[in-house]
Amino acid sequence: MPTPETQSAWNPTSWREKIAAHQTVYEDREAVARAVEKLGGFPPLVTSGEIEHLKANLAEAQEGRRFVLQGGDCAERLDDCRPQVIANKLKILLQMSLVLVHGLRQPVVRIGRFAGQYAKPRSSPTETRDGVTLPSYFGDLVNRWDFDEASRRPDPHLMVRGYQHAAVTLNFIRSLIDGGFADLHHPERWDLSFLDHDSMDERARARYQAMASELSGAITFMEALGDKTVDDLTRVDFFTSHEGLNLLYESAQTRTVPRREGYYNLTTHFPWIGERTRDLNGAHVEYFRGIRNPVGVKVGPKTAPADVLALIEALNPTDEPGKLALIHRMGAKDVRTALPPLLEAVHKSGKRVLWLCDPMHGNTVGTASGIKTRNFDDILAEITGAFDAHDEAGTRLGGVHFELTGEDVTECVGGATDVTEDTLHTNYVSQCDPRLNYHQGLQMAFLIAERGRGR
Ligand SMILES: O=C[C@H](O)[C@H](O)COP(=O)(O)O
Ligand SMILES: C=C(OP(=O)(O)O)C(=O)O
Ligand SMILES: [Mn+2]
Repeated sequence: MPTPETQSAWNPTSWREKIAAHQTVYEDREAVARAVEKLGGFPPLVTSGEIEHLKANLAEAQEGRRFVLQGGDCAERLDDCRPQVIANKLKILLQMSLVLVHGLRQPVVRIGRFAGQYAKPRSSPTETRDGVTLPSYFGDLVNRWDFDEASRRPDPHLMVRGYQHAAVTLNFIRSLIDGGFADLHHPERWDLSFLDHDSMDERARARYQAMASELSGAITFMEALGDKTVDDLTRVDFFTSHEGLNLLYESAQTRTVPRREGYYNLTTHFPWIGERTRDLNGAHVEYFRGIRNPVGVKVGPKTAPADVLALIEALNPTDEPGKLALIHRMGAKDVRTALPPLLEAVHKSGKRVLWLCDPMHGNTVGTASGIKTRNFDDILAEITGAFDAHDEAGTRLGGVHFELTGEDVTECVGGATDVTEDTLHTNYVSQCDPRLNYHQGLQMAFLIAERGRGR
């Protein structure tokens, strides 16, 4: 656990004194210094006011008065900084959130995994194809996907390009939201064609259709009454998040702001620490403990209760509401055994945390032909297991965290549109982990809404 002396020595670059896992080794140190200087000089992507607003929303989610939906690509691509791709991603998240609003009867906090989700920790530092070994792909913030030496060489200028693309992405999201993106409020205009798929069970189809038309009717009714609740429930506050992996990038935009205390990471509202970099004595925890943003930490099935308590102490020593989210990602197989001890320990400690479930990262499997995929049923089973574990522990599942896209990709198997191992190759686009496609995302929202109803 950090000692009081190390606690007081924090500054935006004090992480440099610690061991930083999964950091890029660049050849050209001067180019790194130039990139970091450039990043530090840019205007921020988000404001401290928005960050505090999110923190207040997360505090309400912690108390059971909101539900969090966080989602987006595993690895966002610079090439996907295109209007249709961004609009589709926003659309699926907003549609899912409305299904959840309706099913759970509470406001949903929407957080995109985008406008900066460009850096990836990898299991192996290298990749070998046809006897050629090159550095792995570490996300567009670090190197490029193409399998040749020049593309895979880490390029510090990609940090600057990442930031610029994040700015363009966010700018477009802000204008879509300001402009109303009105169709979202009208489920009768959504693409619910997955309901007509042969594999869809007749009774489920009827339930979802009923839910969608109820939702549509409720919104129309409230709109007609000029009811303010409709604004509250459907008003689109939108927040961004990414894994705060590349500490050069994160700390370059970490600043004080006028009339507020402390430092803010102004590249995103809600950065999180990954499962691979949450070492208590490592550079990531050191960096994260000093910023005022709400922060997340992923916790996997091997996490000991004592580690979680120490992370809480390090990252939120004052027990500030809305400050810390623990994002459990246990896997469907382990969630019912690995999660309860953590829930019990934290519950007993009386500390405030927001519990989120990432049902993706514990459920990645390789097919016989070596493709990474995830099964829709495993993803759902992890969420159901998490709801049950929280109910039993007397804690609250405050939200969910997905890797998803608004495109019709074939990366995860299962769901009503029935992607199978044999059809995975049809439109497998992800450069890292497999994402739910549009239909799988929407169907998942209906299922969560049903499970969470009447909690
Ligand atoms: O997104 C999470 C990790 O970066 C990803 O699961 C690692 O994938 P890999 O095992 O293919 O490196
Ligand atoms: C790297 C990720 O997850 P985790 O840290 O949980 O493995 C991720 O969210 O893409
Ligand atoms: Mn991932």
